Amino acid sequence: MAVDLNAFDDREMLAERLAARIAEALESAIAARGRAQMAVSGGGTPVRLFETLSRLPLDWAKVTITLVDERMVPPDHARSNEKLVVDHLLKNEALQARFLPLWSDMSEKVETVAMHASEAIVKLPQPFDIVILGMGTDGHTASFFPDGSHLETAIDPHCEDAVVAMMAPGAGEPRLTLSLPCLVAARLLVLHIEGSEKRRVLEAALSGGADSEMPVRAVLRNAPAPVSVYWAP
Ligand SMILES: O=C1O[C@H](COP(=O)(O)O)[C@@H](O)[C@H](O)[C@H]1O
Repeated sequence: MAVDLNAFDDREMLAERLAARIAEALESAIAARGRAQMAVSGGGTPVRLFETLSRLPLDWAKVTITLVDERMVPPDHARSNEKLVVDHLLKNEALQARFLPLWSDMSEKVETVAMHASEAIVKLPQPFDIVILGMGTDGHTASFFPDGSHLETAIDPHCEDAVVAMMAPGAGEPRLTLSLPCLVAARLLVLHIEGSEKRRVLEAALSGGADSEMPVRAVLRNAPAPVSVYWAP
């Protein structure tokens, strides 16, 4: 397990540099294939990055954005990752981007919603041009949670479903998560983390151990190239 560590003095600088790298990757994808696909994380960390990225001039109408994971809550709920993207990324220059949600109100059963989301995700050109992951202090990434109900399936490198349902003690609501093969196939795979505690968690993950204990290891182990880590204190 190796990573390509990009460390910054502060979070503002990180947001500027990572947004510029993402913009460059989106532009290359559009130039090469006419469009670009990006999957982003939720939680609190991406807010500054999204705000910065939303102001960059790009051909956003050719960009499709989806989520690496979602909580089973409607899009107006404070914990919705979709709401985070709508409030902080799909505005300014990026207003024209297309957004593909994972959550839908077609069922209250998370497994049924996951199956529906999977069908939509596989219709996108694969692999994703860009995947931006976050990480929790329990070593989860996307919604690969320790003790997750379908963790083994979601982190199986041969998982055939693009989206998997997940319930876990530390997750709050039931979750929807992109599966490992979808994430690690990305042309640009970034792990965006902030703060000294998350840096220690990353070091612990890199020092070896079971994927089930710190599921971020499944990504670090199975990515075909060292994952680009963006970190600031
Ligand atoms: O629940 C989640 O947590 C992780 C980390 O979130 P943060 O608030 O510590 O930045 C996030 O990457 C994931 O997308 C989200 O659903």
